[in-house]
Amino acid sequence: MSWVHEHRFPDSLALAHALSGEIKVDLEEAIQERGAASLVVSGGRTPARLFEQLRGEALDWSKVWITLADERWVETTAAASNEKLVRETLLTGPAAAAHFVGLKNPAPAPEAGADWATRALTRVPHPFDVVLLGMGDDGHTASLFPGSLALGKALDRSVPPGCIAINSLTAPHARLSLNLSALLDSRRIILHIEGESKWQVYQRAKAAGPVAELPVRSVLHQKEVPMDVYWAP
Ligand SMILES: O=C1O[C@H](COP(=O)(O)O)[C@@H](O)[C@H](O)[C@H]1O
Repeated sequence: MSWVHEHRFPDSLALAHALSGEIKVDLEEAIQERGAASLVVSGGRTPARLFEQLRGEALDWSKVWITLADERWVETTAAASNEKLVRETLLTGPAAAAHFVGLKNPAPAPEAGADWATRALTRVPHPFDVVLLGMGDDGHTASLFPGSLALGKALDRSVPPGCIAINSLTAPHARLSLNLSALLDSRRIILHIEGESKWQVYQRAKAAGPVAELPVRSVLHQKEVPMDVYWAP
């Protein structure tokens, strides 16, 4: 997998500084070349420190569009909401001027919500300039979970880019996730992982094997979009 560039750091603060600077450069170039930039971010616990660094970068944030790779089907004020994390840790200070398109919406259920979110995503300039993904210890990325009934459809490249309703067999909450076609409708994908156990899962995912077992393989083993992996202990 020589097309995947690995970046290892001594700690998460060093990683946050380096990755924040890297994303800033990509967004800046996009604004210069196309007048606007787009950034897809993930939720969970890992990206908070990075977001706190990124929000202070000197950028014309009013030209940046931000959306989510996935969302839990909970109120956007709930502790589990990825939107809440992004609003509280990224969309403050200078970055508050960015345009944010959340995935959670007023639809009565996730399936209808996925259609709503797919329509909302069309407002975000694409191909996305940067897609920032996380990974769980079970090898899920975005909300593409091993064992999910909707995983086959989510990974099917004949399905147009969009959002899908998906459940995990192990993690709480119904989810919305960008499908693989949407994640790959991008100029660059960055996998941001921290901790020794995730490094071990990543090593397994780098080896050939079923994507359904470790869905992160769907982005690691593709050759359409340049891919970087950022890791700190
Ligand atoms: O549930 C999720 O998990 C992954 C990984 O989260 P982390 O807490 O282990 O960093 C995350 O990338 C995804 O956005 C989130 O919904």
